[in-house]
Amino acid sequence: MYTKTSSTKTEAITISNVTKRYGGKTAVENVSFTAQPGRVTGFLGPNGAGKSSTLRILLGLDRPTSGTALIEGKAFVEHRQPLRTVGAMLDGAAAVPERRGIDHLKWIAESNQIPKKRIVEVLEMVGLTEAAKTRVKKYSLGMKQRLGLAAALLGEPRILILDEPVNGLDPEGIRSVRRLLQDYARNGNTVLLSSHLMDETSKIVDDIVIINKGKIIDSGTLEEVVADHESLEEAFFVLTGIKSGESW
Ligand SMILES: Nc1ncnc2c1ncn2[C@@H]1O[C@H](COP(=O)(O)OP(=O)(O)OP(=O)(O)O)[C@@H](O)[C@H]1O
Repeated sequence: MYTKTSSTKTEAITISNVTKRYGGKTAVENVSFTAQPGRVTGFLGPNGAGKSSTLRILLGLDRPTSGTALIEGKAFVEHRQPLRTVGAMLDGAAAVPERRGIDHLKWIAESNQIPKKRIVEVLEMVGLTEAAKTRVKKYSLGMKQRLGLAAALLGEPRILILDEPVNGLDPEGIRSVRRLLQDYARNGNTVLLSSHLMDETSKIVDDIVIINKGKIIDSGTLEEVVADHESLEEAFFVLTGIKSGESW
């Protein structure tokens, strides 16, 4: 079963009973889910639902109040070559504005013993070859997202963790990212992405975990979650009790 966390085999990503409190505020409560190789998993919920908090814990940037978040059975910090195992893009993880896109990638590649030829490959993969020498401050939001994705792909990681990767992308950009992420997963890798954009994300993902107000409210394959609804967005509104048109 998709949400089962007691499985004996090592999952790519296993979040077990994670709770995170900031002072008196509970950001996530008893969150458990897994993400599997060969599949794109969407971690979906409205703004403030607890997506970033969960991903930050998974990437060792924050400590859970309780519970565990493991990558191939180990905490992120326990991996010897984390960039080769996990590529990550967190929302707002911006490059230095004065730097050229290509120099941002060179800096990451050099500090992680990644060969230079990989920079050319990832620029091509995200469609930034022509804009590689442009300074990041001149990039649109969509181009910054592509640069973040290129950085995440540098180490040819088995696992990609992306916070809001389709934010700021136009329909063509979303389509290319969809192809890229689906191909990446089809090659046996694991892709976990968060988003608050239900319809855009439903075109990319195989599996879905929905979080609302810090709690998982549904999970399964896209077909299972959408079953009996017109769309993922509609399923989400029904599950959360939020009315369509109500502000998130
Ligand atoms: N460092 C922090 N200190 C206090 N509260 C925090 C902190 N980080 C997050 N929170 C709170 O925890 C809750 C979950 O936030 P989180 O950023 O994880 O949600 P999210 O689903 O990623 O939303 P968004 O898409 O808006 O980033 C929110 O109510 C937020 O205000």
